[in-house]
This record gives sequence, structure tokens and C-alpha cells, in this order.
Amino acid sequence: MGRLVLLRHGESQWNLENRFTGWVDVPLSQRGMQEAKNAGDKLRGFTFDRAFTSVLVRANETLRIVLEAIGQTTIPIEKDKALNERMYGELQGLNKAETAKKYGDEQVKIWRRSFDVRPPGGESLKDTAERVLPYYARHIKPYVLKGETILIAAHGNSLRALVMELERLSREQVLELNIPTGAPLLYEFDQNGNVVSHRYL
Ligand SMILES: O=C(O)[C@@H](CO)OP(=O)(O)O
Repeated sequence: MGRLVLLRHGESQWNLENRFTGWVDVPLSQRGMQEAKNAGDKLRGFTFDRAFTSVLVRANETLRIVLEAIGQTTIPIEKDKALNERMYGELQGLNKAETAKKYGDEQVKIWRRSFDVRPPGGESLKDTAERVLPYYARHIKPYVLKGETILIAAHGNSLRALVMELERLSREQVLELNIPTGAPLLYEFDQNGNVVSHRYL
């Protein structure tokens, strides 16, 4: 039975400062490093065959800390920009609360959580899914079908795109989907690649 653990990176410096981040390559905060260590504690007992991550340092560092915590630093790791956070365009660097004051809470929620509305100059969740899902299908799913145990360390919105697919969520459901930092989410699959269970560890 294949197993897949999805892990959003620990708190980043800009999560802490409440700024739109997207493709800006900000590091983990002190707390984010601790969250990654805690995620490692929750993953003791898992033996991963391989791991996948984005090319952004907050996800790479989270993965490194987890693999160190569980003593599995020598597994194959594939890094790809297909797993990067959604590109946030002109919002990158702005404070989320100030942006909500300027444009209204409803507009900011649409930019942050809707399926197909693009933030100015950025990617919608749909755009993000159009790079995450083909990458998943080609590079990750074949290993899940072989019965491997896989870890993906990525980002709030690249993982929302994947969760939407794995759980077959509607556009309405994905509007309310938030993925917390540093919380490993386990999916188990049958031989046909259907999800049989999912839960936060
Ligand atoms: O700023 C970002 O890039 C993301 C993740 O932190 O934010 P949001 O919660 O709006 O998806």
C-alpha cells in the first residue's frame, strides 16, 4: 500500500510578519525550525523511500530538518519548481492585514483562496494546479502505485492544489481549505491508487 505524507514548511519569516510571500525565497523563522523538528518527531516510525520538494529554501530546510530528525538523510530527493508556492504577483511583500484594509476582506479572501481568480500579476490556484498536478502524475504517483512511502515538503497553495485533487474537493470546498505549517498529512492508497484514508499525524 502506497503512502504519501504532505508537509507544508514550518513558519517562515514572512508568515511571521504576515506578508504575502509566493516565490520570494524567505527563510524559516526560529519557530518554523522548531515546527519542522516537531514534524520529524511525528514521523518517527516512517521509512521514506524518497522525498520531493520545491526549489524554495523554506521547504528545503523543513525537509532537511525532518530527515535529520528521523535519521534518513540519504534517501533520494528531487527538487522542482513545479512544487513552488503559488506566485503572488504584485502582492508579494505586502502585509496581508494592510492589503485587506485597502481592498476589503472579501477581495483578499478571493485572491488568497479562490480556485480561479488571479491576484494581480500572479497565479490562481488553478494555474498552480496546472503545474503541480502534471508533475505529481509523472514524477510522484508512479512510486505511490509501486507501494512506496513518499514525503513531499512544499507550500500552502501547491499542497492545496494536490489535496483538492486527492480528496476530489469542489471549488467551494477549496475556498475553505487551509493547510497549517509543519503538520504532516498522511494519505494511504490501495493498489489502484485510490485514496483509502487521510489524516493529520
Ligand atoms: O504568502 C503566501 O505565499 C501564502 C502562504 O504563506 O499565503 P496564503 O495564506 O495567502 O496562501
